[in-house]
Amino acid sequence: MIVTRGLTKKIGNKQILKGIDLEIASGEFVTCFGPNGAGKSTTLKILAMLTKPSGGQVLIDGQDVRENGSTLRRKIGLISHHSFLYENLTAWENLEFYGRMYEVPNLKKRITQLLNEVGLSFAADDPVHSFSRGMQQRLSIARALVHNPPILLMDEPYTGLDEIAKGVLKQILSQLAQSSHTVFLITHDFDQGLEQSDQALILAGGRIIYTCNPRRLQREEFRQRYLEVVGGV
Ligand SMILES: Nc1ncnc2c1ncn2[C@@H]1O[C@H](COP(=O)(O)OP(=O)(O)OP(=O)(O)O)[C@@H](O)[C@H]1O
Repeated sequence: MIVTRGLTKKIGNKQILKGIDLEIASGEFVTCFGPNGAGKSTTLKILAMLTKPSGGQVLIDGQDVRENGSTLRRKIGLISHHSFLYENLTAWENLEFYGRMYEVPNLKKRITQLLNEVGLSFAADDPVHSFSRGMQQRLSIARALVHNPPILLMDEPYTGLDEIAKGVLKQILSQLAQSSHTVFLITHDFDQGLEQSDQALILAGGRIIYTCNPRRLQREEFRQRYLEVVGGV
């Protein structure tokens, strides 16, 4: 579903990504770990088509992102550090805006269901600028899911969420994983990241330096491997 070959990114004189080869099958849940500044968010921004690669190839659902950006964007739901919410619109209006953009059928029903799922029904008619950070993050999750995209790209989605909301997101992710959505998750949290994933990557210094199937590895073993490989970069 997601393939990168020799993906590079240079900003100014700095070589951020140094040749990323990634293969994520349809329905696979992949978690990406790595130290600060490793290039994780840059990789995700390229997959989300928010920034262009300097070299290499990115295929989503078999199509090159350089040629099919507008079609491919519809297949992606993105949760990142940027909320992509309109501050002066209410929660409902934000979801309505994105839902209309993606021509979501039965939109009213979908918005009601999503606001309910993320626990924001009570604030449906409140403007986003009055929301706490965690409420904005809850709404960002609903926004990313409004068009039921087959691919979810998430950059530290648990940030700012309270314990209840973390549980809600975990539940949503496990439903998505079971309903054959493809997920690429960036996190620093081993417990959250390893629990649901089929493949775990460690990215450091602009390269993937380790991959494993976390189901075959104990949490503590992974932590040890992380310290070994990241310490060596
Ligand atoms: N717009 C930019 N201009 C210059 N340098 C940038 C830009 N965006 C990212 N970088 C640099 O690229 C490197 C990788 O950044 P990136 O945000 O991808 O790291 P990350 O692995 O997501 O880190 P973190 O875990 O801290 O979020 C960093 O050294 C960063 O300073």
